[in-house]
Amino acid sequence: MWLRGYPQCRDTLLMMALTILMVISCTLQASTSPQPLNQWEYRWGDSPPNVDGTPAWLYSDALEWQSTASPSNPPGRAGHQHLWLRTVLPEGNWSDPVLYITSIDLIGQIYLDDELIYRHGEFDDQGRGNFVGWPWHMVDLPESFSGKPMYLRIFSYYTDIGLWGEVKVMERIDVLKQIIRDSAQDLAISAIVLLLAILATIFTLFGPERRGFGSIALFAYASGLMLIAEAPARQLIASDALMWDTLRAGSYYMLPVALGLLLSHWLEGSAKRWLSQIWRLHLAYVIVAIGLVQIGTVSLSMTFPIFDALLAVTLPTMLMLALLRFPKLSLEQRLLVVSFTFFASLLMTDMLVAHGFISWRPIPLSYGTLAFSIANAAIFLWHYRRTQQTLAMTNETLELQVASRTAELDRLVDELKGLSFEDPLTGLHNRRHFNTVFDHECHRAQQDNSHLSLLMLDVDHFKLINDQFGHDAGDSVLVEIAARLRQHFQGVGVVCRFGGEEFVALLPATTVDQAAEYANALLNTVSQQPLIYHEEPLGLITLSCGVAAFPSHTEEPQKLLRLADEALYQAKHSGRNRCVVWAESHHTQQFTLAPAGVSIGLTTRLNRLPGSDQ
Ligand SMILES: Nc1nc2c(ncn2[C@@H]2O[C@H](COP(=O)(O)OP(=O)(O)OP(=O)(O)O)[C@@H](O)[C@H]2O)c(=O)[nH]1
Repeated sequence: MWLRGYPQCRDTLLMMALTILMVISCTLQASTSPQPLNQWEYRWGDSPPNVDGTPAWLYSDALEWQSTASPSNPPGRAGHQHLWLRTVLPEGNWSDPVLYITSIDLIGQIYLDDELIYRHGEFDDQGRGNFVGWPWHMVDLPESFSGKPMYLRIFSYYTDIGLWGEVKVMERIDVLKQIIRDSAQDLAISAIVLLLAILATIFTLFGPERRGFGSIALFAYASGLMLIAEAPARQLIASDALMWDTLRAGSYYMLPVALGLLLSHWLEGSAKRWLSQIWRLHLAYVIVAIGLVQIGTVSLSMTFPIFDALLAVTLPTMLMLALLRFPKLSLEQRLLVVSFTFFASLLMTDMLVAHGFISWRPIPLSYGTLAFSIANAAIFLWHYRRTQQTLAMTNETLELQVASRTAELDRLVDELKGLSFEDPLTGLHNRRHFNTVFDHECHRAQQDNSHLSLLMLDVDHFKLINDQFGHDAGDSVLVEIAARLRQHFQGVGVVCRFGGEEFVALLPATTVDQAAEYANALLNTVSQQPLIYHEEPLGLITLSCGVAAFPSHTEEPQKLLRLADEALYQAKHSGRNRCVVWAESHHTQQFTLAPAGVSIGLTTRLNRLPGSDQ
């Protein structure tokens, strides 16, 4: 039951976390108690100048002045780009009083009595001027300002006109404190977010999930720079408000690009396609808007309402696309959507405040960017860790597979090696192996000056066995003879099948007499044990053997093969079934006694033998 309810429980927890985040951020952002100027009169249009150049409306008690509680966007604008505001400054015991204004839309002049005490932007002869940014304002107030009327002349082609945010008389030191307090949070958060951006950049450059980390980096850079560019303390760093607002616009406009990229990375199907279109649209807007501002075609201020109108459509669309897929998402994707919902709702509220749909209040956008950046970084690190673990496991499996394949290959190589040195019929070593061993033993005998004997054995009249009993019977004889040879010379020397019905036995540390003894014993055994093939006796099988030894017969052990062969020839020639030890006389006899064909055949065979000097 508990498990069945688990997904709902998880969703509830996520929603609770979202709510707590919002409550905490709103509490932390609570503004200081203001001393606002909230009794205003306004009048649309611009004042004509007096003869002395001062605006005529400074002294006007005309009925056109109407009351309002807020100096922002008074009713009845009807296309007006000029507005006059007036109020009476409050009484109080001030030590260093200033007038603090959050923002002026767009340019303005402030008069106290008939004296111009502050200007923001430049008015031309028609009372118009260019946008110069949205800084906060701290207007020095002269002594004995209390109770005096204050006038504001405003020009704005922007959607808003008048004073925006807070307008209050306060001590200069309190303004500075408020600036620092309001900025500290944004600057601290932007520092964290920019740090995340740097980390995400490193992952983008060097790790997998490049696109995901790249999108986080983009979002974090954009939101971090935006927070710095809109922190009130920016004016303490550099006074060029227009420069700050350009940076703010650029980074603000990049937010939906990064958001779209991030969400499209996680979401699938049509949602992904829509999100891709949205971020591309916003990217195009950033390029066009900032480009036109830079070449002076468009006022930066006018790019904000167009962007906000666009965002008012795309942001809820993105939110809707993400929320519609919510039930199908994995836990990490849900976390992303929840943090996005939190951030998007703050962003939308901020837009509503900026355009006067909701009365002015500070919106903790920085907490939204922080929550979203951290959630994303956590998700990607989590994902990254899992990918690394999977990779490590895959590597381990691959390594195991490679090791097992290598072992298998080694085994096959050994098998092949064995096969290439082994005679498949008898299982004895073959001639290739004999050549190696023979070279080695010759070298050793010469070096140690030790004995080395070579026996060359041949089955007598083997052709007859083949002819009489068949090839298979002949094979079985070879197998049987090989077994007896192996057994007979076990521990004494190496036995190899030299070819056909011929065998060799190489006996290290064996004198010629010992070798002859071994040979005779073998020949006796073989000749006394008749062989049977498929219960049929094969008759008497005998061997002939030639023996040669180092150093008894030659000082060059490599010649042993030739000498043993000559002795074997003698054994065959003198009646077979015997062992002949080489003697000098055999060499001459061989060529005297042998018929030409045999001699030529022997010579031809010996040409292939190691140690042959022919
Ligand atoms: N069954 C069988 N026969 C083989 C094999 N290798 C060689 N032979 C036969 O061995 C016979 C050798 O014949 P020869 O060289 O005339 O020698 P031989 O009949 O033993 O006569 P001598 O050596 O003079 O006693 C040939 O008929 C070959 O075909 C083998 O692996 N199996």
